[in-house]
Order: sequence, then C-alpha cells, then structure tokens
Amino acid sequence: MDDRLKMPYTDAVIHEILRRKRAGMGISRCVTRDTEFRGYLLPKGTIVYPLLDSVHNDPSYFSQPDAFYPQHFLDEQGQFKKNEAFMPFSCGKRVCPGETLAHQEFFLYFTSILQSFSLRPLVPPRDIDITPRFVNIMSVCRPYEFCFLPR
Ligand code: HEM
Repeated sequence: MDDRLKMPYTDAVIHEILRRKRAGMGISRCVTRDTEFRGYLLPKGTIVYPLLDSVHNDPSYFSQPDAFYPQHFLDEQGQFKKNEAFMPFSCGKRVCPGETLAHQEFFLYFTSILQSFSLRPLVPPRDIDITPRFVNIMSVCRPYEFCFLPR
C-alpha cells in the first residue's frame, strides 16, 4: 500500500488478511523454453503453478506464519512496514493488474464496515479454527459466522 495511507494498523490488518487468505496460487503458466530452476530442468512446454502460499508462510519473512499477526507489517514505531515476501497478487510481468483497485476496495469496505458495525463472532475467538482446509493443492479459509452489531 502507498505512503498516503495514514492508518498503519488498518493497513497491516488488510495485508495480513491477504497473506492469510490461503487461495495462494497464481494462474498456471507454460515454460516457453528449456529452463533450469534450482537444479531441476523444466523442459519446454512444462506447466508450472506458482504457489504463493509457500512464500507467505516462510518463517524467515514472517515470524509467526501460522498466526494472524498484523505486526508482520508494522515496525517498532507502529508504522507500516513493507515485506518483500508479500505477493498475493503474484509478481513480475504477469502481476495482477487489479492490485491497486483491490487494495482500494479492501480499504474502503473494511473501514466502512468497521465504522458502522461491531463484529461479534458467535463463539469465543479462541475457539475459531483458522487452520487452512486443503482442497487439492490449494488451501482455503474455513467459513465461520459472526454478527454485525450497529455501533
Ligand atoms: C484480492 C483481490 C485479488 C487478488 C488476490 C488477485 C490475485 C491475482 C493473481 C495471484 C493473479 C495471477 C498472476 C500471475 O499469474 O502471475 C491475478 C491475475 C489477474 N488478475 Fe487479479 N487479483 C485480485 C483482484 C483483481 C481485480 C480487482 C482485477 C480486475 C479489476 C483483477 C484482474 C486480474 C487479471 C486480468 C489477471 C490476469 C493477468 C495476466 O494473466 O496477465 N484481479 N490476480
């Protein structure tokens, strides 16, 4: 997110949601020529899937990869801190062209909802299971219910 945003904690929460959202797989791609990658030969025509979840759960970049921990994106002064391993929109030439729009929408929806409602889960937060559910090679969030209480 850019420096114009002066709500670092909210920004960090949104980034942590995107890190944890667990639909972390880019679109499949095809290797256009024989390619060596980390000692492996990927022959021309090989289909590859970038697994973004792997980098989002790398403990050398995220100190508590299994937790919901917005501090992954905050420095000691509570200011927003970029993390080069954050790439829910993938990276490179085929990076998601909707990234800026998606960030803006997230911020507006999230802040508008929280300005008008308090969110209350139906069970104590510690009883909410935030471990991923695996579907084929993807992991997805588990659904859970909560109430919107007008402020
Ligand atoms: C939370 C929201 C979003 C996430 C996490 C997301 C994530 C991604 C990812 C991971 C890719 C694959 C990039 C790659 O293959 O390397 C992608 C591609 C793409 N996204 Fe998004 N996206 C989001 C929202 C949007 C929005 C709002 C739009 C358009 C308004 C959009 C349009 C596209 C398009 C057109 C591609 C294909 C790009 C290409 O193949 O060259 N996305 N997105």
